[in-house]
Amino acid sequence: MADSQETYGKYTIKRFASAGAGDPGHGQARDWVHAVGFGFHDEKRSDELIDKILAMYQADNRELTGVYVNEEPPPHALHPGFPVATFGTMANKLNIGYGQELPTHQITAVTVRGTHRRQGILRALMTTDLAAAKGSGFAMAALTASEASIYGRFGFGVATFERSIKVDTGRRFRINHEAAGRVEIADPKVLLSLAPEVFQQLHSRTPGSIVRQESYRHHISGAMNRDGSEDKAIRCALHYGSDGTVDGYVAYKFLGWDSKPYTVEIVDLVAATDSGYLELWQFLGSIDLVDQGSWADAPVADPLGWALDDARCVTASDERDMLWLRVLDVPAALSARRYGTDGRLVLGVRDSLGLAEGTWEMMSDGGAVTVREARGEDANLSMDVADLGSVYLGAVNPVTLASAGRIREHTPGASLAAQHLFAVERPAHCLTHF
Ligand SMILES: CC(=O)SCCNC(=O)CCNC(=O)[C@H](O)C(C)(C)COP(=O)(O)OP(=O)(O)OC[C@H]1O[C@@H](n2cnc3c(N)ncnc32)[C@H](O)[C@@H]1OP(=O)(O)O
Repeated sequence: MADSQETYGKYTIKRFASAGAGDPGHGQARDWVHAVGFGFHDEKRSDELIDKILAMYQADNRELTGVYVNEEPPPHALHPGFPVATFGTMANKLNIGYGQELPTHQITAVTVRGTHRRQGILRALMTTDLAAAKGSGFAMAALTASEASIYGRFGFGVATFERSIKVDTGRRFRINHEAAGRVEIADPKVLLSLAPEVFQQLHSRTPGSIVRQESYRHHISGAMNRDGSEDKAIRCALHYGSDGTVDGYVAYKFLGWDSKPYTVEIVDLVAATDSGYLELWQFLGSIDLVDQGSWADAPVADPLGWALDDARCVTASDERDMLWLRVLDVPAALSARRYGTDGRLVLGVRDSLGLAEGTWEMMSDGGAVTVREARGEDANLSMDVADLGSVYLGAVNPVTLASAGRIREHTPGASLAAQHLFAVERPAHCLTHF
């Protein structure tokens, strides 16, 4: 990636790669990370921690965009090398169902300093970036949102959900499952090398999953807390399949003797098999002196409740949007997918940014998929590109979006046909926050 810069009104927008200590551009990259922390109300980080973050960004191959004021700031204000806005990108593979993966342009670390907000900086960054991503061959962009009201206008739609659960692991907790493998405690540091391998196994079978960025293995292994220190509270259990290979793990923390009921909080739970998932929960339910497990990243379609004698051991709350998708190239995105059934649909797609606008015919026939522009033909369904992102992984029902007045059905039954087509083989779930 070559560094670039352009002028936007009274600002200069610069794009550059992460840079380590001693590399050219290190000061610029360090100020960028400070600015992101400022935007998300983090405590000021030490230079040592910033350098660790930059090293992880290098491993992710991130592109950093900073927006800088051209005029000299007033006395005592932050120096002009400190960006007033940040925008980060990287690329990873998204599982789009039936074993298919789509290289996806991920957008992260979006901040605009309060004193420069609502002057169109985000709009300028986003529109330029999405067009460039399409130009580089990406059919899909993705993000996770701090607020649900920001990104629909740029064509992003909610494609997966998550929820928080509390699980009563006391006397009522009994999972109807005969263990096929085994669970053993390990030093959490083994996750530094094991976690990406095990995650890859889960990723391969989970629609909606995005390959994780470098920071994950450091955080979940306890090697590096958000403040850079070692997290000594983390524990780890590994799941071994019947052939002895590690195919799951749980990283967890005991919340202390002041937490009532006594609780272990799941930091990360990754299981590449159905039985491994239930056996890791059997393990969590067997921890002595603990009455409850909590997990903030639980799937909405969770087999746990169905495997329990008493499904009311699980209390779910805060169901929320997780992965937002933005289709950049309709024929490329639709033809990359495999569909739940054979069929033909003509979709009219509106896109205020013009990237995906058009009428498109998609046809799935015995596993072969064809997509073509159908200019001038009548659409069976018309929708905004954000709604196409929502239905793409089968987690949002087009019938529901039609009821909400978002999708218009021109052929009776077309939204139900779309639901059957877009269905995937397992409920979509994304365990990667970025
Ligand atoms: C992917 C991620 O990183 S998610 C994290 C997003 N970042 C944050 O939440 C950090 C705190 N907030 C901020 O830094 C800023 O307020 C941002 C990034 C949300 C917005 O930046 P701004 O430069 O002020 O946005 P900009 O002026 O370009 O506005 C773009 C559009 O979004 C709208 N908008 C901006 N922020 C919000 C919001 N919080 N809620 C609803 N609409 C919003 C504007 O009204 C505008 O609409 P329009 O262009 O259709 O008229």
